[in-house]
Amino acid sequence: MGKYKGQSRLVLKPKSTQEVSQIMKHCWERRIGVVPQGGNTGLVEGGGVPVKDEVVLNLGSMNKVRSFDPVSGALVADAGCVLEVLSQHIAPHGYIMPIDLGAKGSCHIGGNVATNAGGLRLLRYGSLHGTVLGLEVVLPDGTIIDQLSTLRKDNTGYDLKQLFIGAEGTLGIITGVSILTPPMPQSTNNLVLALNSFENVLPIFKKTRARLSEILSAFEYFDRNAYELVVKHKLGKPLAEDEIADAPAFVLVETSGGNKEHDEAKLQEFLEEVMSDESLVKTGVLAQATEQFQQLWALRESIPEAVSKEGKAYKYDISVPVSTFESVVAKTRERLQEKGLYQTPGGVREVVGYGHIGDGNLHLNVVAEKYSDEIEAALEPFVYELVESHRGSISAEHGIGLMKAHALHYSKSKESIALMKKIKNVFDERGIMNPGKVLE
Ligand SMILES: O=C(O)CC[C@@H](O)C(=O)O
Ligand SMILES: [Zn+2]
Repeated sequence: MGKYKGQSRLVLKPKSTQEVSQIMKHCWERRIGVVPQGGNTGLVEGGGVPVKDEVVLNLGSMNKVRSFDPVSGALVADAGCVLEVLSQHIAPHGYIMPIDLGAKGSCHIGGNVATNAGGLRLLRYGSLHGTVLGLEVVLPDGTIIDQLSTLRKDNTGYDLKQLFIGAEGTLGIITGVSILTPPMPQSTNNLVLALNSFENVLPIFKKTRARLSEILSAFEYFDRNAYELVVKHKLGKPLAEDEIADAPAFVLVETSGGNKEHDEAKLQEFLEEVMSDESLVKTGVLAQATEQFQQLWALRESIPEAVSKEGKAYKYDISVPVSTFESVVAKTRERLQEKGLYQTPGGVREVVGYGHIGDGNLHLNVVAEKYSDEIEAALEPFVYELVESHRGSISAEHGIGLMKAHALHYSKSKESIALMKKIKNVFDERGIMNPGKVLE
């Protein structure tokens, strides 16, 4: 996003957990701040940026698969393994990673876990809080906590690993991950529906769940503006213009099942059913081959790239009731209009909404020519208050980082934040782990 410029004189690339431990011990004794980094693809604003000349600890050289059990699907890997490399490693055994996201080609599994990244498969396989079986972690004082269990069941008191999932490197450094991988589906299909109105998203979602429940693997949403940006920046092949006409909203449905013929027939039947109701759907495209499957996904997956090509983005990654998705986008646009900042010189170019509707996660992106205090003041705390009014979350899947630490209270109570600070203190009373992130 180009919002934060880090400063650090030293980047260390340890090759083993022992080396991480020695580095941490050294830094602990001298009270030197440390910022852990994975693949540097994080969307946690400023989460991996050293701001006070901290040492950068990059896990990229710890990239070995430690073990894989082809019966249980339990994978144990160094934190610096690239997500896609892990997928390739387990594919010949008939397994896939339970997490998938646009940055798969460079993000690290350790970073995924540290940020509790959500992504495109969460609807089907659940969050990392469920799929991570164990972790190996180095605490700020250099102590190694080996909890690299591959057990499905383990009720032996506090589940410590959960604290590190999504802690954004503020409690320690994840050096190893044990994760449960699901069997690879035999057949994967997708379709995109162009809807007549946003109000139709919910009935379609309901219908999708009812008709395709056992094979549904993703239900994604994007609005017209997001679609237009992808087409404008030539990142996706446009749908037939005459048919989609002025469709204001789109959904992408993906299925992953065990029987190709059965799944295709189910999807075809579903498409015919929703298309027969003209008040619901303008048009639908069912992917006929792998190339088209990828083209349809590109319409959704390329949105963040299209947004960054369009200008500087204010990104809000929020959880709100699905029924309010469109009104949140519309109210944000109205707010900018009122302030004379919408589509005016130097102002905001577009407000777009997209996201993982199946998980209740909306990505609200406000794209401007450049970052300005005026735009920021119009958006904050406005957006956060809007989220709070729906009892939503100001960070659904990206995290808090540096940028949203001050806004934590919109989603967490005073008492919860106080408890979080106590926990931080138990692990890191010297405050050397990723200082300033998550908690102010
Ligand atoms: O850049 C964003 O706001 C969202 C990125 C990512 O979480 C996505 O769902 O595409
Ligand atoms: Zn997302």
